[in-house]
Amino acid sequence: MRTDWIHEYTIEQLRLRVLRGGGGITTYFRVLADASQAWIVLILSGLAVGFIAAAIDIAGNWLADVKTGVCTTSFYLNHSFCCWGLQSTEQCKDWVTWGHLFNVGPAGGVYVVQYLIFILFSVTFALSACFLVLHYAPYARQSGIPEIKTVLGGFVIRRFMGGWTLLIKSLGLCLSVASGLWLGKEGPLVHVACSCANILMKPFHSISQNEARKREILSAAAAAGISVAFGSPIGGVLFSLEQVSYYFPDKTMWQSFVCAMVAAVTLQFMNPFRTEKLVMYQVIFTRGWHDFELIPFCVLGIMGGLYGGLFIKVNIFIAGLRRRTWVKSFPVLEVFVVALASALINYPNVFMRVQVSELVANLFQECSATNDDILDICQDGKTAGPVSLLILASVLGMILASFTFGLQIPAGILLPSMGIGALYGRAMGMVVQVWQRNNPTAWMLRSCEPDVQCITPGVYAIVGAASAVGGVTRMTVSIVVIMFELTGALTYVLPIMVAVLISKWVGDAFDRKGIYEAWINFQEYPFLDNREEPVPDLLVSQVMTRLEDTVVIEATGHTIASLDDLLHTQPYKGFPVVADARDALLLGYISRTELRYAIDKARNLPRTTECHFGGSALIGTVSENSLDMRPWMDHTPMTLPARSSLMLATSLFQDLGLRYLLFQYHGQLQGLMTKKDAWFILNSVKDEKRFVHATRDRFAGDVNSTNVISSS
Ligand SMILES: Nc1ncnc2c1ncn2[C@@H]1O[C@H](COP(=O)(O)OP(=O)(O)OP(=O)(O)O)[C@@H](O)[C@H]1O
Repeated sequence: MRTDWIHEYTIEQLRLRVLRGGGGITTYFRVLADASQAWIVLILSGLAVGFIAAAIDIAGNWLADVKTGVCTTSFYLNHSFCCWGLQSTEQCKDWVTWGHLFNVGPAGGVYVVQYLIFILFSVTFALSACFLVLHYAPYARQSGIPEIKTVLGGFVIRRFMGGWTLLIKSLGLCLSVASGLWLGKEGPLVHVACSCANILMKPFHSISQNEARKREILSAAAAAGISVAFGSPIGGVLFSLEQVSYYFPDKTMWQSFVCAMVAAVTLQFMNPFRTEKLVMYQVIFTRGWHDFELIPFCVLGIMGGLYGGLFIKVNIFIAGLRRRTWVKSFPVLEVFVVALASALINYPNVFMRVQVSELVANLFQECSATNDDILDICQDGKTAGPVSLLILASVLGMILASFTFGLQIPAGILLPSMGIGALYGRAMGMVVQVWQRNNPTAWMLRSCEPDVQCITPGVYAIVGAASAVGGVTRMTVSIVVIMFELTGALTYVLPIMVAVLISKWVGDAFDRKGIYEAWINFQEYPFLDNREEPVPDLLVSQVMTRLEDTVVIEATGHTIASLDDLLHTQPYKGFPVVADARDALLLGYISRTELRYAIDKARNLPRTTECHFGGSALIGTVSENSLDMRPWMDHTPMTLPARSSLMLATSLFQDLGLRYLLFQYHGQLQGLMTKKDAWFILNSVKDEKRFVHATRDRFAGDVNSTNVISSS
């Protein structure tokens, strides 16, 4: 089912007009109460998202640390809380690794036990997440952003944002994040946030029953998701605008801002890391950057674009393979194999053993006496080893992430991309640092002061991370702002902007679609992208459902029984109303829902009661006892001449969010077209490289997932 924005907003206008009619103090309070409903939902959603994000952080971190050891004083504490207050140089006696707990003797034995227990926990967590998803809420799988984009684009996916999905997604996220697979919780938090809003708006019928208003709230909730994911409320608003929302009026901007802010404040209040930071990888830099560094930053941008373009191709190729082969029937086995392989590969490499969030946090850090160097990347004179390990980790991370994104577990791609970018970025930073130290007198380095640290590899990690996320998602402004909010330094905005821009250009050279659009395409969701490539040069008359194939309703001559029959025999979402079938003079359009409602409302009348749909031609022909259907009709449906271009029709679908268009010539109906028709036509042209003048029936067999996006 699709949303007709114009129609929904018209209904809303009518509702408001009725509400405001009457005057007096009670009306005033009624209007006030009505207006505050949306804000109540937004604030409650923000609070809920903040709480859930904090709970996922706490539970996920504890589970992740359980892979390596246990806190002997209080088993429910993670490593950092168990060793709270100790300096990095002091030994934490309360935290005992499994190898030492089982007292297996020599160091080699400890390593093997640690390794085996790490694998055991990783695989168990991943399998548990997969089990939850498969058995309780299939929609909780993956990131959910492609589906949210489709929903916000005007389609309905039932049960996608229900209570079970929310619960399973939240529990599954704790487990999948803890499993150490190359995935993140950031994208899925957008789904969590939208589910919260969707559940909280249920008691407010004026919102939940109006598809357009519902989408405004969901757009705002999406901003709250990113706000808590990256500790970046403004980035969240921009993410919603740039990536997920289809319509983003000023009102939604303001609502998103409030929702994102409440969520961030709640998370800050919960303080899940006890560090006053909203997210683990929030950093503060003390140094600036130098002009000559723009060259390596540009190179990082190119690398981000290459990574993004390649990642999308490989990931979609693997997804296609999964769909075409026997693997599709064994999702649990697939998760088992990927989790096992990830754990086996992750443990020996220190950069991969830690959680991706911890990895990113450490790679972003400046080297200083106060910062822990758990990854061993701040040792002077030790560069070749860490740099090779960093590069190896980024390549392996990319391979593992491309297998992981698409598994039947809750999994996002934003953080792994950040991790991969931070890995190659830090490697590049360390190389530039060594070069600068070895050539202090070089002309390019004249802005570096002698004996003062000139290069900050952490900045390269940040620029690398931004470029990788840009390459994968093709977002621009929101990434820059998210990174800016993460580092809190305006100084780095320029390098990040340059890298993100270049990475988008390079990525676009592969394909203009980001990872989410690629998945929408892969899943064949009926999403009409308003940034889509040019529409084929066709006339609507070549592709519309023609008058002779259209089921129309004549203004007179119907009874309640015949209309009921029509609804039972015809599956369409609506019917054009014409004066009479012969000259097809268009009078309006009645949707299936409204027709059903009108008939149900008249159930006390005899079934032989005449129904009329108006028109001046009828004056004098309508009997007194007949049922007037005019109030349920749309008297001014959007129409175009049948000789209009397909491009014009498509842009009306995209820009106005229409569900259907009628085509007429001098007031006579010629045919119709729905938004889904437009999507089918555009996709048939794109995928088959030729236009197939096909009706939807020809494609119906190929399109699996559109069945999921159900018709009501
Ligand atoms: N009254 C009608 N008579 C004949 N064909 C119609 C009529 N209304 C729509 N169609 C055509 O039938 C197909 C289904 O249209 P419908 O209005 O049921 O919804 P839709 O949004 O296109 O898709 P879906 O039913 O899959 O959700 C489209 O190809 C459309 O052009």
